[in-house]
Amino acid sequence: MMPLLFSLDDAHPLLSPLCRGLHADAGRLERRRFPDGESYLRIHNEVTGRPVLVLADLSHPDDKFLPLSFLCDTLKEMGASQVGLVAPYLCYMRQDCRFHSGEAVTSRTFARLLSQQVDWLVTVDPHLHRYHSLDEIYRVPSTVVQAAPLLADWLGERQEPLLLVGPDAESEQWVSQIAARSGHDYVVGSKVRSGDRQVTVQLPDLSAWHRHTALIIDDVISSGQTVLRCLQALRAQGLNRVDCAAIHGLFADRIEQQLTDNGLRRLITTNAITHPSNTIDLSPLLLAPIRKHLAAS
Ligand SMILES: O=P(O)(O)OC[C@H]1O[C@@H](O)[C@H](O)[C@@H]1O
Repeated sequence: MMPLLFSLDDAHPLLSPLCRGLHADAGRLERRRFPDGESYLRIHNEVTGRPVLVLADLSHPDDKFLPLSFLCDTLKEMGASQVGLVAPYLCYMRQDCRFHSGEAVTSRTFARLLSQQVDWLVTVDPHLHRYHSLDEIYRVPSTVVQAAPLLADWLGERQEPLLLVGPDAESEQWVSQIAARSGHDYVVGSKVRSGDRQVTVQLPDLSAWHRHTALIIDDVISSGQTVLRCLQALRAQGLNRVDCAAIHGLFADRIEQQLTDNGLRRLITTNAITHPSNTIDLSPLLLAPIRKHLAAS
């Protein structure tokens, strides 16, 4: 039976390519808010016995999680044969530890809550730092898609000598993969974060690459401070041609103009989260794992 694909965001750039690639019908969803702010949601499709996919942008998740839960729960109540979640950006992965007593380890709690709503999960480069696999916290089958090959192929089209720069030790997993596939050199800096927006980045001596264009690579741009400090550190060493590629662009603080003012030439993101910088389409990577889960459930 053809799958149905729902999204809480009709404008998500992955919606059409996934529908086309999976031969899925787009689900018809009616949504509004009651005057008191509660959600009204109505599904206008017959879902009994049908496999259903939900595409969810989980950036800024606190307002989105409840409607998503209502949708998934209703689909199951109405008899969908399976409800799979495609969340290109998986939120609540960065608080992966109780750094101070009493802190909520929100990655674990969120994983428990989401695991109750869906039968499987496909996501792209979740922030696996202290966790090695989503299976440590998620209780449903999941597939992690890596965007590195797409980023590396995109880099392969560029002629100029590039130095790939990971701002911190966590970024090495992405930058090293992209460097190996694209053949460019890479370095990794060291970052100290003393607050949500207080970040310092130190880079090794880059004099061997002073003629190169630097490309900062990171998994997620949230406040943008990591990229900003890395950009400033590069320019302080005389590397004046600096671009940045990130998998997930949250841009929580709308820092784009500040990055440009500090000399960033080009900003590139995948279409996991809608943003004018979206350059790399993730849909070719998502189709195979989605088909695999659809067939297995
Ligand atoms: O500095 P902002 O943009 O706030 O946060 C993003 C950074 O924080 C890390 O967890 C990410 O891997 C990335 O390096």
